Amino acid sequence: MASSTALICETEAWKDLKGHLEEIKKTHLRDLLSDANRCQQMMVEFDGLMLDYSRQRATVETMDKLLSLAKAAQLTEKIRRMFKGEHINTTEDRSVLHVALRAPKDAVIKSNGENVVPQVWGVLEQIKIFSERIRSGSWVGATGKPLKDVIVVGIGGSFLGPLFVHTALQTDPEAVDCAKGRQLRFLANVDPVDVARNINGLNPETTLVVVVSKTFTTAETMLNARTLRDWIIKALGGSAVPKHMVAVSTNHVKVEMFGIDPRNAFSIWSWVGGRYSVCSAVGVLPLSLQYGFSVVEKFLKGASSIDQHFRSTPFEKNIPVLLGLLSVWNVSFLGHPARAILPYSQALEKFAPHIQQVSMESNGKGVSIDGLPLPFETGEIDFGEPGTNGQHSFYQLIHQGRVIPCDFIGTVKSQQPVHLKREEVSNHDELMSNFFAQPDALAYGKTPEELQKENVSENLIPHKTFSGNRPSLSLLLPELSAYTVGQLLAIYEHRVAVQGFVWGINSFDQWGVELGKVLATQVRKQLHSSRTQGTAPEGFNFSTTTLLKRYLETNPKPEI
Ligand SMILES: O=P(O)(O)OC[C@H]1O[C@H](O)[C@H](O)[C@@H](O)[C@@H]1O
Repeated sequence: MASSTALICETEAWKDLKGHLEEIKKTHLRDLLSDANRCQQMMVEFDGLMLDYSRQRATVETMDKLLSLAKAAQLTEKIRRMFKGEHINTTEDRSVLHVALRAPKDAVIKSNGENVVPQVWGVLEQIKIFSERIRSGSWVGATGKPLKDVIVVGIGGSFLGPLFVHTALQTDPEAVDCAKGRQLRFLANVDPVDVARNINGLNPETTLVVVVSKTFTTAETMLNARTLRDWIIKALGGSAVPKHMVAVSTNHVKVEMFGIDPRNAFSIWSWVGGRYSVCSAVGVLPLSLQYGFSVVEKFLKGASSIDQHFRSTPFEKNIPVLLGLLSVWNVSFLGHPARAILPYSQALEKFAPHIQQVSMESNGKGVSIDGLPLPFETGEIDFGEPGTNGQHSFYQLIHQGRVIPCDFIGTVKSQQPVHLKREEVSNHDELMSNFFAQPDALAYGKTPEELQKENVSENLIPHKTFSGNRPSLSLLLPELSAYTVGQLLAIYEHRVAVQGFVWGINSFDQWGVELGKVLATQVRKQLHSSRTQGTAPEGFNFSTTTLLKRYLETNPKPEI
């Protein structure tokens, strides 16, 4: 329902920035970077992290105007309302309290008048006890063997975050030590290929299946869960299911109906959005099974540290706020629709896919929180790959084609230092040389005059010219550990929220994913009736009917 609340683009602060844009367009990063005073003001340190945003196409004046925009958007008030548990997800009438998932035990965070922190810690305790039983071998499977392998079945927010954190910890020396002899796999896609890959080489006797679904209704997850249940029953009999399957969900009734012992159901709550759920049992249970609860606790502490910083630091030094405002600047004023997330860390290879969901499912909206059509676009296209791999793939476009603001993420120390004596630099130094060089290559570019001085032939000068003036920011972490992974996660979660708060949208619903699900249900019904009754596809347009006919004609009825 529309209300009379003004859209952010109607405020003086927004209009002022539009005017200021003309000034910024006249500048080049080459010149902006020569002002050490400006650059110094664009560096922020907190709890071991260092953010350098001096390569953004912004001046100190731009930052002042963005802070005025934050004021016009009532950002302080919106952040306060989130932490207070108010129902800021208005279309679903819910609080948004992922910050409660990593709050200290004595914190008080209320949803609907009730302090949720004791519930959170109750489930954390349950996970601690359960994961220790599994890891120590005191909990055994149906044939008396310890369960050393875990398959997590889940999709979207019940998959991407835990996979990102698992991938980041897999090579962390402390975590590696704790994971000896154990395997953690993720089954997300309903594609039978993903099922086959997941069970390949695993023995049901030593496997625990964790079904993760907030709703316990997601079609892909439930089908994959049934498939793995059959896999267990076929090998070990029906009575093995409660010993080999547990669940994470809000819906304990459905969990029990599925055949999972309700005592082995780990709760999440309606106030945790799927894509913000990695700090709930969704991530904490699988990660504790693999690495032990004490490692995962450090991850939660890292996230909590950023929550405190986000909640209490003045905006001019507040990392998620600055990042969010700069993203609004890049998208809505400079007109850059994409953002590249480029970790110079192979262990962060699943970070961009996770942030893709956090950001694109949150901020890809067409109306304001009050239901008014937006005359500007929100959200951005997030993508990324670890450096240096990406350099040999899509960086060409970023250097000489489209302008795509880049996030460079690096670590001072490597998880796995490799240094062969005969090499001049270690692998990590080599990696980080690129982390330091790329932002300057993007910012400065290379002029025709410089090329002439290098005696480049005239015909190649246009091809070898780099316009430069391409924005990026650098985030330097001391190391990649459970703690800093938690920090990184929370920084991006809050950055996305800041963007949504400023744009005036609801970043916490996802109605856009529903229509496709409804249409798939119609197709599913049609496939079923065609298979069982031989009916021809009907009720679809010419295109879909033709494709369905081809599929049915050439894909024989599967053996059940
Ligand atoms: O956890 P589940 O209820 O199974 O939901 C899994 C996912 O599916 C939905 O379609 C949403 O787009 C995601 O936000 C959600 O994380």
